Amino acid sequence: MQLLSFLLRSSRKQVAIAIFTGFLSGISSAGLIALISRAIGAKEAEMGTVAGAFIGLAAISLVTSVISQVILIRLAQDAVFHLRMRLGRQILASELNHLERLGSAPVMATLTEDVQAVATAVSSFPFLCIDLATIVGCFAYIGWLSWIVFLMVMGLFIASFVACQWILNQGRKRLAYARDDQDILFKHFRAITDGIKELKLHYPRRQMFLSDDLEVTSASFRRHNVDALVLFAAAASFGKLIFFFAIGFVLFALPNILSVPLQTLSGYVLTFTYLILPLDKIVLKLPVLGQASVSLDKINALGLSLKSRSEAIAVPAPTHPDWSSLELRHVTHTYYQTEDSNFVLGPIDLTLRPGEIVFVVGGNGSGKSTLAKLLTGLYVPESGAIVFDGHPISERDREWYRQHFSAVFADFYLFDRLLGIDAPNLDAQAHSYLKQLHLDHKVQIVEGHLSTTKLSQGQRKRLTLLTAYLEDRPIYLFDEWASDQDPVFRELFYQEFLPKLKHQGKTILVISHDDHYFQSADRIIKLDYGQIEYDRRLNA
Ligand SMILES: Nc1ncnc2c1ncn2[C@@H]1O[C@H](COP(=O)(O)OP(=O)(O)OP(=O)(O)O)[C@@H](O)[C@H]1O
Repeated sequence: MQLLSFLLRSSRKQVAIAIFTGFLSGISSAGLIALISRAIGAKEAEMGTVAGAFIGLAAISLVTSVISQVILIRLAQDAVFHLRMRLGRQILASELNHLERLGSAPVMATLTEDVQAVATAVSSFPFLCIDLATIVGCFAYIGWLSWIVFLMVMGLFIASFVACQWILNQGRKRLAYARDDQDILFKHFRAITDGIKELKLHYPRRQMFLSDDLEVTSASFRRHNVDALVLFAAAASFGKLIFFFAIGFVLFALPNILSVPLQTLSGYVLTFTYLILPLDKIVLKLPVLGQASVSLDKINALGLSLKSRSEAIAVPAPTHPDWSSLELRHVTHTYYQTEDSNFVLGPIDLTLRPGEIVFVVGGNGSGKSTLAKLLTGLYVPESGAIVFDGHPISERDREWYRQHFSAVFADFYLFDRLLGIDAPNLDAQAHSYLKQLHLDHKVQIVEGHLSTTKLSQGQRKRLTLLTAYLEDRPIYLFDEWASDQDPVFRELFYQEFLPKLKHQGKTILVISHDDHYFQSADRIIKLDYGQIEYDRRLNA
């Protein structure tokens, strides 16, 4: 049902057409059974008409089945495409703080496993529809032969369906537990890929990780999956048992209760025998459908969670390159963990002006990066306000405000192409910066694509500087940029690049532990336990 409403969201009209044609196909197939049954006892004179009807029904069944399947195949793939895009957009629109709290493992698990589970189920949906329609058609034929038999058989099927539903729900519960294990598994997989060096270097750590983490979660995942599949198999066997009971009942008991002509009896048996195939196919799909339903729950839960902390996204208006002041007024931010370990930054009051180099310094964990995320508009202030050129930044213009910054964070990500940079002669400009950054012998840029990003950490960081230059924004932020540069480049960064940017009228915020270069700053803001210890001007 969930899968159907998921498809209905794509296009109600097309789903209606597909289901209608699908049912037409199924009913035609059932009609073929009725004709075969009729042909068995038909007189020779009737055979021509029966053969004509057979050809007509076969053609209808085939054509409607093809139409239904083509529509549903397209719809199903469209729905999965839109699901992927919607999730991507929702994640990008959600507040950074919220995403950090969710963690990357559950988000990755949903983007990969859940979307794939839905895609698999949705691909089988067209065939499922035809099978269901065939079953409905066969029941209609049974009803046409005798409504008493129809009611008896229906009663039997409804009773077994209710019983099966209980078993299926139990199976679905186990699948949901397995899906929860999968979130933890994804966290372990991240530990394998990101912590491969640490795991390889330390045998006891690796063994402990394998036995205590990966094995325990994998075993739990296996147990829940086995339980679920066994329950699905039990439901399927129970369903088949009822089905065979129905055939037996019609064949052996019915003639004793009602007087049934032999031809009608053979019609029942033929119909039931024909029903085995679609029923079998549906039963085989039950675990896939159960999985998809659990995955859709996860996708919806993630979607709701993302939506609850979604930012207003609109095409940002042109930026203010000639800004004159940026103020933080009593701005605070809290990382909520446990009561004792909550970290509170602020209240912070400070004003930035164009063309100044501001160093933000302080010990580890004093709140420098948090302040940077607040200043750049990545975190929404818990209280207080950011006032840009006298205009308080609200929800509506946060996206616009962010476009004034070019930032290189300590945990930066390097794209392998110059995304979203629309400069004239981009390649030539990029090449000239590559030369200044002493990277022209390592990297080429052709049509905005970097020839490689497989470089040393320091070199990769230099490439982020190239992107920052090309972005040409009014305010720059470098979070411990120079920490992994060699002494020559460190000198170049503080003594040449920063003054050059300042000369262009840029404001530069530098988070730094390099006290050796503090004299390059116009102003130093020192943080201590989330508070400004001092905000001092130099070179005045
Ligand atoms: N995503 C997060 N969730 C919860 N707490 C966090 C998060 N990021 C940082 N913190 C906590 O907030 C405090 C400030 O962290 P922040 O990264 O701003 O410090 P920092 O001054 O930049 O440190 P460093 O010099 O080590 O980079 C720390 O106590 C840290 O544990």
